[in-house]
Amino acid sequence: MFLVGLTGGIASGKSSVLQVFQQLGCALIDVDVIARHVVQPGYPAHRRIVEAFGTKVLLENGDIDRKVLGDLIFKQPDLRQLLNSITHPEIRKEMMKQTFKYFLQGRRYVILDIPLLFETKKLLKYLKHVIVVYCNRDTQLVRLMERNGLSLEDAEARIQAQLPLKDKVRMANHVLDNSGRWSDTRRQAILLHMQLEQSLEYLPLRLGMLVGLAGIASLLYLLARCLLPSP
Ligand SMILES: CC(C)(COP(=O)(O)OP(=O)(O)OC[C@H]1O[C@@H](n2cnc3c(N)ncnc32)[C@H](O)[C@@H]1O)[C@@H](O)C(=O)NCCC(=O)NCCS
Ligand SMILES: Nc1ncnc2c1ncn2[C@@H]1O[C@H](COP(=O)(O)OP(=O)(O)OP(=O)(O)O)[C@@H](O)[C@H]1O
Repeated sequence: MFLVGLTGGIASGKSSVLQVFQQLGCALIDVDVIARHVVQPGYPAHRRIVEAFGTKVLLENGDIDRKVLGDLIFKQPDLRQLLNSITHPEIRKEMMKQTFKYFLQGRRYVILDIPLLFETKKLLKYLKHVIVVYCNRDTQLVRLMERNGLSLEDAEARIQAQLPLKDKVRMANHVLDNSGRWSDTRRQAILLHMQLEQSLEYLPLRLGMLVGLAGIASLLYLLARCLLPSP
């Protein structure tokens, strides 16, 4: 199995592209979904967020008020850093669990949607390919304001909280340009899937595992022959 990172900028179209890969039957890990999961009441990250930010970031039912927390962290880099230090280790643990599950299922490749892949850099070394979903800045701004109902100032603060999308494009192996019509982006994603499907990069790990298992089985056989009395 090999791992493919999917990243981009806020509202550049990562989730929309991920849906295409899902329809094509790919194995997927969505870090935004995991990030929502690990901050639910009862989870360690939830307790630590309340300790760090106070009860003002809670809704009446005890859930995290994402609007309030977002307004805080997207405007204040030190608070963003604090939130990241609480949530990112929990997110990585869950990502590893899900990746292992797909490995056991014998998947050829897994796509991990990691919005802050280049900002944190921690997972880059495990990825064979990195896809960046790009769209030009004006389009990104309009889509973000429309989707989240944000003012121009708030939308710009969210974009500023990440590395410039143009820099991410330079670090990518594959770029999907989502500045135009959705049908164009969809076509690009399907072509890329075909390319990844045909890749034989999953073979070294699978062969390594087979050789390892054969080695363990031979050892056990030899041990059994030495330890058990012969008939
Ligand atoms: C700040 C929170 C509460 C805002 O929630 P909200 O529902 O408004 O946004 P959502 O979670 O859907 O994220 C939307 C996008 O915001 C961007 N984003 C989220 N967190 C961050 C961050 N810490 N720094 C920069 N960009 C971020 C990403 O592009 C993400 O795809 C939430 O994003 C959060 O808990 N963030 C910390 C966890 C994290 O780092 N998530 C990003 C994945 S690594
Ligand atoms: N080609 C397109 N044409 C028009 N609208 C689009 C296109 N691609 C995405 N959108 C819209 O833009 C918005 C952002 O897309 P999407 O949610 O996929 O981005 P994202 O990168 O996953 O965002 P986030 O970083 O916040 O998780 C959504 O409302 C989506 O419907």
